[in-house]
Amino acid sequence: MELTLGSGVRELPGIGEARAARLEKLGLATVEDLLRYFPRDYEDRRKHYTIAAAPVGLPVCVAAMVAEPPRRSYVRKGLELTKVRVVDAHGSMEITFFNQGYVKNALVPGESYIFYGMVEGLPPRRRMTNPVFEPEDRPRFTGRIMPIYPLTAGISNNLLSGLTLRCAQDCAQEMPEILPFRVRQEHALAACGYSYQNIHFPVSEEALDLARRRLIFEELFYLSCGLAFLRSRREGASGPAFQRESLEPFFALLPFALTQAQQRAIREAAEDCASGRPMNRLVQGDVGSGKTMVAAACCFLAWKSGWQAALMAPTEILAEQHFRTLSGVLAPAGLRVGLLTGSMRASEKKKVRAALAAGEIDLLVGTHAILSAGVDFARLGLVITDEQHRFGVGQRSALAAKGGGLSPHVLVMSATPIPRTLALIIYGDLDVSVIDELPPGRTPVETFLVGEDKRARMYQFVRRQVAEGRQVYIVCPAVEEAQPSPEGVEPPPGFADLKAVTAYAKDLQEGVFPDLRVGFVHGRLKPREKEAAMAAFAGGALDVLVSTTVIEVGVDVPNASLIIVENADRFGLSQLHQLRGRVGRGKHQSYCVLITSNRNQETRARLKVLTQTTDGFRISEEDLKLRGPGDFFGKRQHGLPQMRIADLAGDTRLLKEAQEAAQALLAEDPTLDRPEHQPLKEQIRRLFTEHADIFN
Ligand SMILES: Nc1ncnc2c1ncn2[C@@H]1O[C@H](COP(=O)(O)OP(=O)(O)OP(=O)(O)O)[C@@H](O)[C@H]1O
Repeated sequence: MELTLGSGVRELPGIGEARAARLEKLGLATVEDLLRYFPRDYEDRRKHYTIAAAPVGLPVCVAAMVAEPPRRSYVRKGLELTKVRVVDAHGSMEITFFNQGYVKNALVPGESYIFYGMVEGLPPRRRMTNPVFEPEDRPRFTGRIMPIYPLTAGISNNLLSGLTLRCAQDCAQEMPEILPFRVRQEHALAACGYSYQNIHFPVSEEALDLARRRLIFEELFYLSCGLAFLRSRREGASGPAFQRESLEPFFALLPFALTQAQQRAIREAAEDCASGRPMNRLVQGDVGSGKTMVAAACCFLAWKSGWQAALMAPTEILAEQHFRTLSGVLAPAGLRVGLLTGSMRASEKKKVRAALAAGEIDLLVGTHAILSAGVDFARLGLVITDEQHRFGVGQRSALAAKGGGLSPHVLVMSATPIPRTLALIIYGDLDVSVIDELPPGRTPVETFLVGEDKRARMYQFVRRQVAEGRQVYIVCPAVEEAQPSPEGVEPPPGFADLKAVTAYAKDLQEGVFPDLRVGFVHGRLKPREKEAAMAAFAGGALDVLVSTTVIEVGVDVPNASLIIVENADRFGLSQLHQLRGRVGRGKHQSYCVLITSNRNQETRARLKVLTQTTDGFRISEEDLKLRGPGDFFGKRQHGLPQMRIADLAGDTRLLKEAQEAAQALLAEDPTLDRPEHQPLKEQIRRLFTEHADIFN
């Protein structure tokens, strides 16, 4: 049957219902999906040797004839061997297959095959184990550069390569060429069909390079064009124009002098707010760098110009904390600060809402529910949020409705410091301010990586800190002892050892620290219980707080001087850095102990980075190198299209080139309305699905 790009995978040979369902799991429903499913790596299977000449220890292809019927033997339950002797003009070789019984019938004596594998032993005792093989006269998977795909259970690389080979042969040339001819020419990019052919089955290394370059460029080019549209649309919108106020009265409210970096970020935001266009700015700073004060300054400016401000925190705990901090700083100037959280009594909420609508609250702090229906602002001019809750375009119009038609200024606070170049892309439609300086007088947190053998000493250390009047966090990765794993999913090794918060807190209180005050908090507690525990800790009524990562972002208890992270290997570096940032926020020397029983060299090397630096930007760069940017932001990447082949952190040169190309093209055809640019415009619309009105 003739295949087209739209053909379903069921039309491919060997694909029944079961396999189709598995392919579906990889997002592969059609021929086009398969062509867009890129290999994660390649294996060079081009080198052919005779049995005698094959080098030892390198994977190579050897053409040989099966000399005798394969012999199958059962060694024990679960272990079965199939052995076969093969020969060529120069020698012979014994091949062993483990648990591949089908081989006995697949290899026919007297027939020649190509075996791809590692040759061991010297002539005349040459051996090979578990090679890939296929008939010599019909080679498909040997004698070429083979793609290696990301797989799922029940889908082998051979199966998938068989499918992509067929699709590439039949349909690669049909892939639509969307890149404008001029762009391809100016940037020396390979044609579309050629690239899809060679990304799967490259005829040479050079061909693979050309294909990769084009496909990566293409992806980054669409991204750049889309971002440019988002930006230009914002530049056309109007926002509340704040007056250009002196900030001196604000500075006078503070018990400390702001750092240069804080002042710079405030100036940048103030400039945006006075511009008449809606601000959309990201403030990123390392843990403890004092981002909250930038938020406070903006609220002050809004108030001075007669606008209301709203600050949304990711959790109730943080909302309460911000409420305390911000009213502490701003109330003395006359600003009326209100708090609205889900766990407040209905009557209290009603009062706050009424005051807000009457314009009697200048700054409302709460969780993101404060922007829900039923909460009406008299004159909303500024919204401060965190990166997880930043707004999509749709929500922006809801915001504008609350702002009386004008799009309020938006300030986004990020707790994850990432390299600026990357931030500009990932948060593409935001301007970025970086706070790259810590308030003076902070001593870096001393960090240790220890094994289980140091547990007793670590507990002694906890006692010493508490004896000195300090407080201690102990962070564990999971809530319940051993959760039943979801169907068919293997629990990760050592799962049962994961320190579970509730049980662990109880053990600590009863067995280890009967004389200390131990509390716990985790995400499954009721908000009221969570707050009670946090408030007890913040108020000094607890010595030790056992917790999950609910304390990760933003919690500020300056008296805490030690944080212990159990099963530290389960956390990403940036996350550990965030956790560590919960201590070292006051004047006391602080410590972070990462404990793990994992002896894997790589894991330990990764964790070691934390003992060597306290620079969040450096740590996030390491994290990026190790885990790629996808992990950072979850799968969503804030509504930006998912990258299939480009690596935002690694392909920076091509990214720059693609950005320049996008700028040049948009300078000529700013709305992409020329007929030859229609496919491009369509493509951008498809990729930026979450920004439905990208071209409005
Ligand atoms: N310029 C400054 N001088 C001295 N202390 C400061 C300064 N700016 C902020 N602080 C204090 O430093 C602590 C951390 O500030 P803040 O909570 O704003 O940090 P943050 O950047 O939000 O960090 P995190 O992301 O870790 O929550 C607070 O106790 C705050 O009062």
